[in-house]
Amino acid sequence: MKNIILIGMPACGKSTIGSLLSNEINFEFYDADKYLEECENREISDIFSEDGEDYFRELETKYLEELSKKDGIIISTGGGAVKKEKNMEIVKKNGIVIFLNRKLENIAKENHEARPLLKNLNNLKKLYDERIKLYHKYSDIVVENDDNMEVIINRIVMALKGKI
Ligand SMILES: Nc1ncnc2c1ncn2[C@@H]1O[C@H](COP(=O)(O)OP(=O)(O)OP(=O)(O)O)[C@@H](O)[C@H]1O
Ligand SMILES: O=C(O)C1=C[C@@H](O)[C@@H](O)[C@H](O)C1
Ligand SMILES: [Mg+2]
Repeated sequence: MKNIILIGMPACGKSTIGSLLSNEINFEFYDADKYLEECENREISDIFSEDGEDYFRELETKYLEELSKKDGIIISTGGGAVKKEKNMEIVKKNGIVIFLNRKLENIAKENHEARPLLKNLNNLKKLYDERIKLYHKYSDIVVENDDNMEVIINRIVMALKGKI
């Protein structure tokens, strides 16, 4: 069984959709950000402020590698996982990558208190411009997240038919 990897901007819906998809197709769900926080027993925002982004990125790669040893799971990645080619090589070895594309105006409406890189909302557009090419480059499937959750899960299930 292959893994299903969700990539996309912060607040594009990876964790929410990953969890709902897990109920639908009976694949175990791992949120890579939560997994990292549990393994390190620290919050990502503390890791960023105390040790910096580079150190966080090292941990992110370490735990993506660990999770990718499993199979038949859904992984929602951190929004910046596409920044390192190595992360994508790791997850793509036994995974199908789905880019959840959500409009910036909808992303901007969410509460971003727990997202260190979005403390300043001006950063959102900048992050999007930096990353949009990467999300497309590494995705096997693009799913527009522009409807209610039931519709989105159905879109994903249809897109995955015959691929896992
Ligand atoms: N199609 C949608 N309709 C309504 N709300 C949505 C939709 N997609 C996402 N959301 C909401 O957006 C918020 C952010 O979603 P979520 O936390 O799943 O994003 P994420 O991609 O995991 O973010 P992060 O990269 O920060 O972990 C949640 O409150 C979620 O319910
Ligand atoms: O967009 C990003 O670079 C990040 C997104 C979050 O999911 C976390 O992985 C972390 O806050 C970094
Ligand atoms: Mg999330």
